[in-house]
Amino acid sequence: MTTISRVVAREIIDSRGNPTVEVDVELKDGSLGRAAVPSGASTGAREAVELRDGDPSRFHGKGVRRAVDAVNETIADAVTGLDAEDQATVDATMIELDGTPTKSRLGANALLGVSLATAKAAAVAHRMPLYRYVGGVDARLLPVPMMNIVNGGAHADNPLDFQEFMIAPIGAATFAEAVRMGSEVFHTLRASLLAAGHSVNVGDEGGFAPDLRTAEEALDFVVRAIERTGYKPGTDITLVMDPAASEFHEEGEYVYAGEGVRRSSAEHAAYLAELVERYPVASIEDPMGEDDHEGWRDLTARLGDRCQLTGDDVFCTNEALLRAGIRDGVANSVLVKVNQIGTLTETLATVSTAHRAGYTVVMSHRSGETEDTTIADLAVATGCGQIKTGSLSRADRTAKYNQLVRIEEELGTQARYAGAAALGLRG
Ligand SMILES: C=C(OP(=O)(O)O)C(=O)O
Ligand SMILES: [Mg+2]
Repeated sequence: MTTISRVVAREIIDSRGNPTVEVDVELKDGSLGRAAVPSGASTGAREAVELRDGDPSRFHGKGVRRAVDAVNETIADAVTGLDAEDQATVDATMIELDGTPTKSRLGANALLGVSLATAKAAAVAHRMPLYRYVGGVDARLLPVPMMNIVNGGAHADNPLDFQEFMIAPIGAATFAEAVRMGSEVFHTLRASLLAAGHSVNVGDEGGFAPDLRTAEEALDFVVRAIERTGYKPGTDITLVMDPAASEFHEEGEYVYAGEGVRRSSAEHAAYLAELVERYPVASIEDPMGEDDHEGWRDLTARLGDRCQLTGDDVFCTNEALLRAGIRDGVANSVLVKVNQIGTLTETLATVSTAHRAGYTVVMSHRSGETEDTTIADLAVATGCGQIKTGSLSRADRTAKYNQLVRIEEELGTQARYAGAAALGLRG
């Protein structure tokens, strides 16, 4: 019944207007699974390869016809006839067919589309929501949303060196309440920025991209917006940052171009520690560059008991890289982006490895997204308790929040909101 009978890929458009892959997987019983593939801008060097048609140095705006062809002409034949319920075999078949360590022949974008669409088709065949099919009977934990309300770095054209300033409503009673709290703060922040003469244009992930120069200026605006909305910073709503430090880690130094200063690895770490002292920052993602292992280890030893330190570029959702990090005392949390690794099976393996080691897990979007909401379901399926999926102002981001609102409603009295404990904080 759950035998794969048809696989079709097409080129669609993502939230930045760039081409991306969408895949339909159809089963013998007529069940249809459809998945669209996201795309990053501040990508980790060790991510699985996103296949683009043209010159890779100019890849945004380039087509994904080669990846679409890889699905339609190569992968489709290999997975047709397999059982969609046997996700591990479907994914292993594609990995073997590709035959490279980074999925560079067929493209991680090709593999991921098929992998996720397969799981979605199997869920439809079982008349189950995706979170239940993947997560089983215990899939009922709604994640704390990390909402990106100020954009900088590679996601905006303003001088802010850090890429993301987020709010996480840890004190909400439900996910729906968390979304409402976040949107209230978002609107207060908009009014405060306007009143201060700033632009309220938004960046790639829908957060405001004002002409601010330092992290302190951004954090001050966010803290004041939380207070003015009537919430307590640190208790009701905590702060989260993604400096995306690999982007400005150059030849051993952290080059803050917007602020106009350079910091050594130790100075950069001391600066982050100072921000954690001065502001209610409960989590920092990519505080250090992906190649600054010593810096990562030192910062984890220094701040790891007080602050969630989440590895994005440094782990690339790759189980082997994560294992090495766990061994070396790098980070205490991992960001999970399905397209960094390219299959659902490998994504779930990374989540399990993290959980077994006591690392927290944050399910994440990419800066280039579509209306696909798979990661919302995966956040519940894995019980990871945290999701970062942008601001409250773009349909590609709100689609995920709205899907989680629906899941919470569907779960009814079974639903639990992850709250402060998800970030390793006491509630
Ligand atoms: C979501 C992020 O951005 P991108 O998708 O550009 O890597 C990130 O760095 O966490
Ligand atoms: Mg990141």
